[in-house]
Amino acid sequence: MMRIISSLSSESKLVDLSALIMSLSSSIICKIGFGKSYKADERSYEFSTSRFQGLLQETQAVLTAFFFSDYLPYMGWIDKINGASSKLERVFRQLDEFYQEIITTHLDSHKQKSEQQQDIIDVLLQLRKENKVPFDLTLDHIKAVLMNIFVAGTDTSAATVVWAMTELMKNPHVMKKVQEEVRKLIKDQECSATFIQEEQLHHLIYLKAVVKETFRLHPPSPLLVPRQTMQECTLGGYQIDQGTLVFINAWAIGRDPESWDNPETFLPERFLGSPNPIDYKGQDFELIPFGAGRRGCPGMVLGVTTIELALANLLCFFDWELPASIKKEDIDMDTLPGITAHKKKALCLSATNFIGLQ
Ligand code: HEM
Repeated sequence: MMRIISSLSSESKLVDLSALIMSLSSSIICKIGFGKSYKADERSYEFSTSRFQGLLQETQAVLTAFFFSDYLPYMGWIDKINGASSKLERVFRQLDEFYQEIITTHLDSHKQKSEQQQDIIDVLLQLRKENKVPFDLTLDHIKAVLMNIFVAGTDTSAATVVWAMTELMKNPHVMKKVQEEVRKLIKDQECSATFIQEEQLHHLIYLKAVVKETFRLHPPSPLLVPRQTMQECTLGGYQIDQGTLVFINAWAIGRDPESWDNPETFLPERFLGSPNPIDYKGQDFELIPFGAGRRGCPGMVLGVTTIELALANLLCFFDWELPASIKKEDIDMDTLPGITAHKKKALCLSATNFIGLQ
């Protein structure tokens, strides 16, 4: 990714950060999930994940589509007539074939892999073989785990990096401060032109505050994942029946003036200074981009590390500018409808090499 940006920068071409970051994120998930590394094509700067990305888009579309049977079960027959059910079944079949192919390839491969080389499918197949779980772990279970990881893990991180860069372009004083921090890290460690590594991220206190503030204003899953009540309860004076579908509005919680001063302002400093600043780990209910409790996000550490690493390196190695025709006040902040809140218009910026890449 960094080299592609560098070569676009030397040709004075705009960088489509939305596309580039999405490709990076799906490449990371593919590598972790089924051990495939996709190299970016330097010309088109697209990763060859097209089948995976196409399937993912279709899956997201059916997941967020309206089904009568979900809300008005007695009208579920309409889903059959308007084609919604058959589309759902087609996407399900395609995904099933996709996962089956990858699992079969893993089963057929007799290559010995070290622990470091193992991907998630290797680990799950090993658990299945050694009967290490207290139930019968079937291939369908493994496919369901893969499904969760791919749908939940791919574009949440990408959307956050794009929103963070968008807010930084709108708030140049924050951009300046965070760039000073990451560049000081490289300077202090006398390792210019090598990328910032995971082990160095704990030094980047202000960058971490920028990421938190981005989660507050732009939680990638604004309504988390729907829950169903297991028993009747009363909440805020309302009686809620057992089996009611509940949506939690993390987006509104992050902008609640009762919890946040100047809630609409992008102000990473709000997370600095106090001995116990609010965190997103599921203990402070004012900030819950990863949900909370038993069904909270298990990919939080991977997601945050991906975001921080991508941002730290983008900000360290390049200076960023808006295209000449756009002022910072005019940056489009609209969100695409869908399960993940992506920026509607792609973020296209011009990059200048600040430090040459080796
Ligand atoms: C910025 C990155 C991410 C955000 C903001 C995010 C957010 C969320 C949220 C809000 C939920 C629902 C939690 C709830 O309702 O309480 C969730 C669930 C989940 N996430 Fe993430 N996620 C991210 C990255 C990832 C990654 C990288 C993975 C895996 C590779 C992942 C895997 C999952 C899975 C498997 C679930 C379902 C858990 C369950 O149902 O028990 N997520 N995520």
